[in-house]
Amino acid sequence: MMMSLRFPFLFSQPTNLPGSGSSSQNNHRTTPRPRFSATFAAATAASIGAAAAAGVAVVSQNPNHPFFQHAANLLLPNSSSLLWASVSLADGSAPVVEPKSGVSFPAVLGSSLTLLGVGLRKKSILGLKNIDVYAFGVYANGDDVKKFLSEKYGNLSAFELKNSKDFNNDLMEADISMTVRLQIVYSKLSIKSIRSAYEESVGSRLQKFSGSDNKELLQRFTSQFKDEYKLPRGSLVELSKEPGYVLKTIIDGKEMGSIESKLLCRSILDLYIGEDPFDRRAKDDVDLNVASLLQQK
Ligand SMILES: CCCCCCCCCCCC(=O)O
Repeated sequence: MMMSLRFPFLFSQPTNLPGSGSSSQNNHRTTPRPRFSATFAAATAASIGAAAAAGVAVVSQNPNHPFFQHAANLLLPNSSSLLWASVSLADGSAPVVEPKSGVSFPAVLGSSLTLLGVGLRKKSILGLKNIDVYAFGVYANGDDVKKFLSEKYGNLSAFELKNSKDFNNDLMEADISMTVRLQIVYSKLSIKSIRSAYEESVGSRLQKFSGSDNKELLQRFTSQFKDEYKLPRGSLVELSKEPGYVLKTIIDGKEMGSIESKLLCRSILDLYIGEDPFDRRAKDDVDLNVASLLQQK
């Protein structure tokens, strides 16, 4: 069954937009985005949940619209506890721009992966300055999300899901096809630095989930980033979790290798949508959009 691409997804907006948000990349949209108040954001998030549950598209972003007020009062009596800062509607088929880098992500990858959140990977250099390394988009197969999570979570509201400890873990542990697409932003990135950064980031997750360093598995993963490849600004890396917990690495459309490991898949996803993610907004958007998917009947 194909999912409707017209369903409105939610993407966080920056509280402080950078200058133009543009980049030299092709294929991106830099539509100026409004800034929203926390109350509006809460109301918007609540209304999306209600709208999704009712199977209707949200067409207004007016915070004074009675629908928002009503939905907010009904669903979020204590809206200050809502963690999602601010959201806007994304048309189900339009690309979404990561606001700080200006990098654009297609709403759908291949024929079945839906964009659920975008973010930015930063890294501090010698504790002195932060560089923007790459922008990323997190995609999942909507049918898989429903197949694996509907029974347990289908009847919960978005707000209840956000507060459920199991939900995020189950999302990462189930055999759901997911892809993290990275687009390089930093122009002086070497393959060697990618390898050593993944040794640190993926290495810490392998340790966290298995209690051992899994050196051999880590090395199998990082060795796919071979010295001869170049990753100039604009390069695309896809880390794709395929059925049966197979992690496929693709650089600029070329497959580098596949590794079957539930632990590795879990560790990679944890970087982007786990407890301590690279970009909290991206993770929150993914949770929110998965919740919306689950509320679609
Ligand atoms: C001055 C060199 C800076 C190098 C930063 C490399 C960061 C690469 C990050 C790739 C892996 C990861 O996201 O953990």
